Amino acid sequence: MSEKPSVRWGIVTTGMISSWFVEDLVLDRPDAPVRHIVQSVGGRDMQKCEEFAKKYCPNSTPKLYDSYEQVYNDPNVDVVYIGTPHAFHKQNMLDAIAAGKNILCEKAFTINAQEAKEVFEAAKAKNVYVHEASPPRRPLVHKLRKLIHEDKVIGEPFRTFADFAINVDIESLPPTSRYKDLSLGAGTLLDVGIYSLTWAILTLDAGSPASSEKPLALGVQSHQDGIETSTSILLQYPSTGRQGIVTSTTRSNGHPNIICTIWGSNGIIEVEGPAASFPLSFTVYPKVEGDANERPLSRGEGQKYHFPSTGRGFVYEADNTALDVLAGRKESAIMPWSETIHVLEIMDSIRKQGDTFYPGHDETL
Ligand SMILES: NC(=O)C1=CN([C@@H]2O[C@H](COP(=O)(O)OP(=O)(O)OC[C@H]3O[C@@H](n4cnc5c(N)ncnc54)[C@H](OP(=O)(O)O)[C@@H]3O)[C@@H](O)[C@H]2O)C=CC1
Ligand SMILES: O=C1OC[C@@H](O)[C@H](O)[C@H]1O
Repeated sequence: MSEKPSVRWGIVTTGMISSWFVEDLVLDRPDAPVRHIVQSVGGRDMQKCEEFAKKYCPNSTPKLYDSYEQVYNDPNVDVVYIGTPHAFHKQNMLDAIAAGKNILCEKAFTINAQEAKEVFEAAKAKNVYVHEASPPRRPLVHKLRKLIHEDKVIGEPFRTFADFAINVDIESLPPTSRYKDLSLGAGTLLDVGIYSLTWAILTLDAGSPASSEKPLALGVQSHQDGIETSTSILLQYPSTGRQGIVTSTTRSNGHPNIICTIWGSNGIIEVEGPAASFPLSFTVYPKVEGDANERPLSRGEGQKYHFPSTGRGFVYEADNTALDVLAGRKESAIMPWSETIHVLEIMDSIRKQGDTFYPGHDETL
């Protein structure tokens, strides 16, 4: 039996998302297309790195560094995974690119589209791979999009509601929390609204991500102590008239199981899961005919499609990145550079309307 190709990861930060990502990376998956090796872990504090390695990759012995730069410069690292707060992504990526490293960077890729363009220009000049981790873009999404856009199982889709609402007690958090500190990129749109927006794009725009259409985007945002804590967006696609209602908040948890609902001329689809970042199934319901004034309307029998997650689902972006890098590709087909810019441009426009600015980043917005 031939040995699987392997990819060696350098993990930047010992924070929460890095721990989730690494736990998935080291899962024992006989069917995985590649062997993922946690080659090194870098953080600001060596003790945290030691604890991280012991807890999340107990069966391997990554090299531990008390700076991110040492990960970028480790000659045995093939891909750097970046899990810092949003405001640092641009500089972290520029540093990794300067060292010639391929990158998988957490969402939101950068604070604004201009920063993303600078990163992609640098990546192009150094001929390295860069991919924004966009967790919902997993096998469930590929099937959902086929059913909506190719098989037309709900007829002509005409609107999507998508919400990501989490309860964060911002007042009780320390001022250094990434949910509270503007200089770290705090705000719901970049953190969780990006998922709601992604669900709307995926379900309304058949051309996405290869040739996404720019929607009209109207937005309002509300703030608490200078931090944006609720965003509501209306989207309209000029070529089809399709509409999206896209919301996010840190003021309360949202629906316990419904991530988004897509209405079509011939039916409805509900995407289900505990969070917009964690879809697990969807159900296709036929259109219920009947008198508009007749209540209650019955739902009709739905057909459910299950997509049990492997780990927390980060294996998909890890595998895709590894396969892309091994094949010498510089962009991901699932999340091409143009799509990262497209999503950020919509968010830039909403933040301008909603008066959310990040000093040190948004001066040219
Ligand atoms: N894909 C997904 O499902 C999720 C993605 N995310 C994304 O991951 C990124 C990080 O989020 P999360 O892991 O929750 O954040 P955490 O606060 O848990 O971790 C961020 C890490 O960044 C490092 N860091 C460097 N400078 C600072 C600083 N000034 N203040 C705080 N931390 C700093 C720290 O690591 P160290 O001390 O080791 O240097 C810290 O642990 C964000 O982009 C977020 O949007 C978050 C949750 C889920
Ligand atoms: O990406 C995310 O998903 C889960 C949320 O709790 C978190 O704030 C966000 O960064």
